[in-house]
Parts: sequence; structure tokens; C-alpha cells
Amino acid sequence: MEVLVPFSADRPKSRLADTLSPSERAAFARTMLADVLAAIGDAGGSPRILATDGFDPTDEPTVPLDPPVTVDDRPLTDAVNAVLEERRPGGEGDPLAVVMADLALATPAALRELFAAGRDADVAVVPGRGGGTNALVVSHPRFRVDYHGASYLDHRRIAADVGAGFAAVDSHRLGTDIDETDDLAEVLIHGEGQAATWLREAGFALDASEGRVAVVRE
Ligand SMILES: Nc1nc2c(ncn2[C@@H]2O[C@H](COP(=O)(O)OP(=O)(O)OP(=O)(O)O)[C@@H](O)[C@H]2O)c(=O)[nH]1
Ligand SMILES: C[C@H](OP(=O)(O)O)C(=O)O
Repeated sequence: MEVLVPFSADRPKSRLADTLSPSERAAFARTMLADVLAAIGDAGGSPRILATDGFDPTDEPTVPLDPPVTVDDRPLTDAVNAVLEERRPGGEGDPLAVVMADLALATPAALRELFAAGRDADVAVVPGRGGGTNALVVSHPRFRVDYHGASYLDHRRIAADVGAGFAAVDSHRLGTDIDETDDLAEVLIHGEGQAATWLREAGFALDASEGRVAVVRE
């Protein structure tokens, strides 16, 4: 299955600004992208990066599989919809998955479940905590995305509006996007790839001293 991976290269992960410097945010975002691409490849998917301007494939860590890169500096929703439109000039087409680059817990098994759900339903969506859309698979020709806000609810409504069958995919690993400092704890607890290694090497550790487990930087 073709898998589009949107990646903001110009100002990545601004909500981590209190915790990481701009260059650290860029490096950390890159490790998550590398982990997501590796998991997609291991799940049998064919990734394509959809990057904002400023993406340099030779930056470290180098992305695995050497996937094709489309650069589009329009906002996320417009850029993804342009790909959906270009793939279906006659209305029909193979399913397209859209998997965000900040799903640092992604595993091949979790992605295979998403791909299977996307073969059964016209639109299959993995909601993120807070109502976002972390990953989806679209095979319906008239479905279009509308990201940000409670986009999970918007995507369910858009599917109903165009008469597309809809499936919600319940996935802890794909439902955890790494946006805020507290989310870094999830990477340290469950992550198995370059993002978890990068955090540990940058001095982050779990802090279970009180209340909900958090991260500290040593
Ligand atoms: N191509 C493209 N990808 C984007 C854009 N904005 C966000 N992304 C990617 O979409 C996914 C979800 O992004 P968000 O969590 O909403 O935004 P972010 O830029 O990662 O982080 P914040 O700056 O903290 O909002 C990530 O994989 C981003 O790299 C955009 O305008 N264009
Ligand atoms: C891509 C977007 O992410 P958020 O801005 O909610 O993190 C969404 O899930 O709609």
C-alpha cells in the first residue's frame, strides 16, 4: 500500500519549544520520521514523504528506504488533498494511507492492522488522543481530509457526507502522537527505535516520583 508521510521540515514540533531547542526539535522530529518510515517498510508499505519546503534527505539521521519525496509548501490539508486528487483522476484508485511522522511508537504489526482495516472500509481512521487523526486509509474517491482541531470527528462526518463506509481503528501505538513534553514519557516507556535512543542520549529519563509519570532531563 502506498503510504504518504507528511513531514513539517521548516518549524517542526513547536509545542516542544519549552523542552528542546530548535535544532534539537529538528533532530528529534527526524528520528521519529526515520522510525515511522522503517515501520512502514517492515509492514510492507511503500512510503512517500510529503514535506514542506526545507526538507533535506541527507540530514542525519538519514531516512531509511530512500523514499520518494514530494515537496509542497501549502498547509497540511491542502497538500494531502492534492495527492488524493492527483491519484484519482477517473474517480477510482488504490487505497492511500496517510501516516503522520510523529508516531514514534509505530510498529509494523500496528500498521498492518491499519492497512487491513483500510482494505475493508472506504475510510479507516486511527484517532489520536484529543480527537486528532494520526493515520488513515482512504479508498473512497470523494473523501477529502480536513486536519487540525477535532479532525477525527470531521473525518467521520466527511465520510458520511460522501457516502463512504467508515471504520475507527483502535490502536495505542498509532494513537499516540508525540506533540507535548509529557508525550516524551511514552517514547521512553514504549519506543524501540531511534527516537527513544535520541531522547536517552539527550539526557531524558522517566520521573515516576509523583503523580503521572513524566520526563526529566539530567
Ligand atoms: N507536509 C506537511 N506536513 C505537516 C505540516 N504541518 C504538520 N505536518 C506534519 O503532520 C504531522 C502532524 O503534525 P502536527 O503535530 O499537527 O504539527 P507539528 O508541526 O509536528 O508540531 P507543532 O508545531 O507542535 O504543531 C507531523 O508528521 C508533521 O510533521 C504541513 O504544513 N505540511
Ligand atoms: C494533523 C493534526 O494534528 P494536531 O494539530 O491535532 O496535532 C490532526 O490530527 O488533525
